[in-house]
Parts: sequence; structure tokens; C-alpha cells
Amino acid sequence: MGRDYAFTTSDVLVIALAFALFVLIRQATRSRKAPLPPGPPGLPILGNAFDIPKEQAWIPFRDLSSKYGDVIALSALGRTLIVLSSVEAAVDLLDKRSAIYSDRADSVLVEMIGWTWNLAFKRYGDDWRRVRRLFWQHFQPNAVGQYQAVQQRDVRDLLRRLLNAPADLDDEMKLTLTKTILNAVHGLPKDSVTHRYVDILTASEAGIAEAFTPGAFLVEFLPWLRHVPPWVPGAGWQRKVREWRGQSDAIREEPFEAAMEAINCGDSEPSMLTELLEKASEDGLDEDAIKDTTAVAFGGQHPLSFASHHNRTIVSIPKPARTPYANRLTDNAQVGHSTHAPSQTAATVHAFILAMILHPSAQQRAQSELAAAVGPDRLPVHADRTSLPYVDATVKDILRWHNVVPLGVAHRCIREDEYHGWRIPEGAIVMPNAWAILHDPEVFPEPDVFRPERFLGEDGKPRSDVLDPGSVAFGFGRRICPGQHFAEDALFIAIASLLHVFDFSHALDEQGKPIPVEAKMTSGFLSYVEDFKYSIRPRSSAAEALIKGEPVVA
Ligand code: HEM
Repeated sequence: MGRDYAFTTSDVLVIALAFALFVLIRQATRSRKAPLPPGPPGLPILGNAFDIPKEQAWIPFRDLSSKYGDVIALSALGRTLIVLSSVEAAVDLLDKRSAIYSDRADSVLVEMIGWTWNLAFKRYGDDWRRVRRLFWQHFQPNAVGQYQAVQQRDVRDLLRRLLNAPADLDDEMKLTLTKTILNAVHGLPKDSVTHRYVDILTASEAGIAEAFTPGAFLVEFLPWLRHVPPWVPGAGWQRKVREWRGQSDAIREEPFEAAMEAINCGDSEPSMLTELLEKASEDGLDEDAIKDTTAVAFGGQHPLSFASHHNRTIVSIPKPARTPYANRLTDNAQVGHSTHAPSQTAATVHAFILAMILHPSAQQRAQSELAAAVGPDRLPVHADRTSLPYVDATVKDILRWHNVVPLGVAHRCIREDEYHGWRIPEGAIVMPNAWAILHDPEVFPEPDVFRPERFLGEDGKPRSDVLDPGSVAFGFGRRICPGQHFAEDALFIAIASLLHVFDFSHALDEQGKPIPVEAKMTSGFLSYVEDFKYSIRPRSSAAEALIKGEPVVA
């Protein structure tokens, strides 16, 4: 009989010493090779562990880049972190050399939490390739056009709901995007998509943020800790992991189960799921592959970052008792609603509203353009985009001014490489500082100012000589966001429709004075603008009639 699986203090000490020795030997071997990119000097063994910022890391990283250059290296606990702060360096490494820069960091927690289905977490290899290819077939530029009608319909529903409950825009925006995704991907009828799905995403987002706060979980460095049962003093984190596992399972299972029930009840609409099911035997797809691919569209856009940090409250998601499909249609009372956007797209729309309040002249110019190009008798459609260059530039400057994934998603280098005479070690975590690139004053003069005009020439037409923020905000190389074209369509139609019929302005206090707002970003690998108060009202009675679908009287 072997002894019980329990670790004594001396076990832990021996392992820690062995690890320290390993790091020292590695450091000594490395010193004979090409140097790492420049960076702040570190402590022995611990390296730059104390230099890796936790709050709004993109700003201190940008400051380090101003001192050391656009490629900097930091080392912590045996890992090397490379931060890229120019578009040239990001494209050179993550894009042009994507054959070796497309892996993700290994993580014991990803496995424990059950996030292995999530494309964003998958290691670079055949499994990632298979799911990405399936996903891409339905989200590539030629395919996303099929979702535009659903996006328009859901945004028009949003406008109607806002007319009745204008204070709930953020919440309603999250629901709108979730409805569109679950309809396009799972074929769920729009009325069956309730706030529960939004809450599932929001809870998992908070869980991911806590799980991947650097250094927060020792198990990432000492993988054997995963075997310590939760009742052992100090192993309470195992309970959190169990909770997060439930959230991850909910994302993968719940919409899928509801979709299968809808199909069986003859209530489902044509979708990515129905297409995958039709082609399953021809393409050799099993249920797991189909579940993974559909789950990626719903919940896979919350990816792992080396320096993630978040301070949101975790919402617990009790699974509802199994009820017949028809009874679930109005089931939205299972959990409390979060006040935060569930996805990058909704967070971007939230930032757009702030920009409109801070820059009323931009709002007016976009509205004048809409009035001229679309007119008072109808709402905008995607096809209007080419005749709305200012609205299009507004979308671009929102992605730049407040990019919601400021440090991108970290890639991992799978083979030692050399760049400008510096060594990029095998296993290095490589992170594009997207915020620094999009706030570089050389590229975007007065970068902190929201100004769509920067993308337009004097004739009001789009300039081709200004960097498109979309080429940075959605990442790089083989891991580039596969939802980019869908997200850009969703942002355009939401922003154009909101501006066409609503005015956004400061909320007033009890004395009738405007309540000041400030553009502040939250910390975390998904960054939001901090909550603010605002007023939203229909632009005119004609706009109100348009929203309600009534005849417009000029
Ligand atoms: C404004 C909206 C969005 C932004 C700014 C955004 C940004 C990003 C970024 C920066 C990455 C990492 C790319 C890299 O590793 O270099 C990413 C990955 C990903 N995004 Fe998005 N995204 C958005 C919307 C969406 C949507 C709507 C979907 C799904 C329909 C989606 C699905 C994904 C997936 C599956 C990945 C992981 C790809 C992989 O690792 O291979 N994203 N996104």
C-alpha cells in the first residue's frame, strides 16, 4: 500500500528549492546566448515578478516601452514575457512568423475549470485547427452577410425596448447581442433568449478574470496541488474551481440543450448548428466537435491573458430545474443581472455612448450624415455603410479610443527565435500592447481625444493612409479574432441605428445641472468604461414613430 496523498512542509520546501535551482541553471545557460530584448533589471530568481503591473498594465507597459523600446522583456518565476508596443513588431512576430507564435500559455487551471473546449484557450495544434476551421466557415467575410438580417431585427427590437425603459440600455445591449448570437449560431427563437444566458457569460467572465490574475493561484506553478482536496486547510480555492467549472459547462451545454429541444419541437430556425448537424456524417463530426464550435461563438470570446486582472463580483449561476422547452421561454428570473457588458462588442457600444456625451459635435455630425443618407422614413441597414463614412469612422475611433482588450490575448512562442539580434526564448509569452499602439501620438495625434475625423480626408472620404484600428484591436496572425467581421457588422448597425433615432446627453442632477462624466477604463484583460449616468431620448416624434414601426409624419 502506498502512503496517503498528502504533502508535508518539507515536501513543499524540497520542490521549491528544486524549482529555484532549475531557474538558476536556466538563467546561467541563457546568459551565453543572444540577449533578451531590453527591459527593467530583475531580482535573482524572482526576476521582474514585482515589475508586472496589475492595474491597467497597458499604461505602465507603455511607459516601459518609452524607456526601453517597442520590444521589451520581463521575466518572472522562470517565464519570459515579451511586450510588443508597435504595430511593426506585432506584425513581424505574431503575423509574419505565426507558425511559431500561435500557441497559448499552458495552464493547469484551464484544464481543471474545463475551459479546454474554448478555442481561445486551446493550445496550437490539430484540435485548435479543427474547431477554428469549422468556426471560420461560418464567420468569414463571405459568410457573415447571412447574419445581417438578424442583427438588424434584434437592434430594432432593442430600439423599441429602449423607448419603454431607456435607463436599461447597457443591459438591453448585452441581451441584444446574445439574442443575435444564439439565433445565428444555435437557431434559438429570439424570445427564448433571456437574461439567463447573459448572466452565464458575465459570471464566467468574472471567474476567468479571477482565475487568471497572475500569481493568484499557486497551482499554476505547482501543478500537483490540483490533487489536494478542498477540505485541506488552504485548499478552499478548489471550491471556486468547482464553481467556475459549472459556469464553463453551462456555456457549453445550456444553449446546446435548448437548441436540440427547439429542433425536436420544430421550433428552431436555420443556423450554424443545423448546418453542422446536416453535414455531421459527411464531415465526420461528433457531438463534442459540434458543441465546442457552437459554444465558441456564444462564450469563446473571453480569452486568456498572461496579466489578466479583474475586480468584478462573481455571480453564482444555479442551473434551473429542467423544464419543458416551452416553459423556458420566459425563464429570466434565475439569477440577478450584472451591471457589466457580457462581451467585447457590448463593452464597445457602452464606450460609444460615453464618447457621444463627451463629444456632442461628433454626435451631431454623425446624425446629420444619417439624416442625409438614410432619411427620416426608414432605419439604417448594413448596405448604407458605404454612404456613411463619418458613422464608419465613429466605429473605427471607438475601437481605437477605448479598445476593450487593451493587451490583446497573449500568444506563446513554441521555438526559440531571434528578432533584431534579441533572443525570444521557446515558451515566451508574447503580448501585443494594443492600447499603446492605438494611443501612439506619432500614429494618432492627440490619441486620448475621440475624433472620427482623423480617418477622413478634407473631402470627407475615408483616408487609406491611417492605420485601421481593427487591424490591431482584433489581434494578430493565425489567432486573430475570428468574430471580427461579425462584430464589426454588429457595431455598425447598433451605432448607426441608435444615432438615427436617439440623442445621448448628460443626465441631470436634482438641480437640473449636467452630471459630469469622465473617460476612465477599468482594469482587467477586458476593460470597460467605468459606469456613468447619461440621458437618452428619441430625437423627434418622427423618430419615435419610426421606432414603433408606425407611418412617419414629417
Ligand atoms: C468588439 C468586439 C471584439 C473584439 C475587440 C475582439 C478581440 C479579440 C482579440 C484581441 C482576440 C485575440 C486575438 C489574438 O490572439 O491575437 C480575440 C480572439 C477571439 N475572439 Fe474576439 N473580439 C470581439 C468580438 C468577438 C465575437 C463577436 C466573437 C464570436 C462571434 C469572437 C470570438 C473570438 C474567438 C473564438 C477568439 C479566439 C481565437 C483563437 O484563439 O484562435 N470575438 N478576440
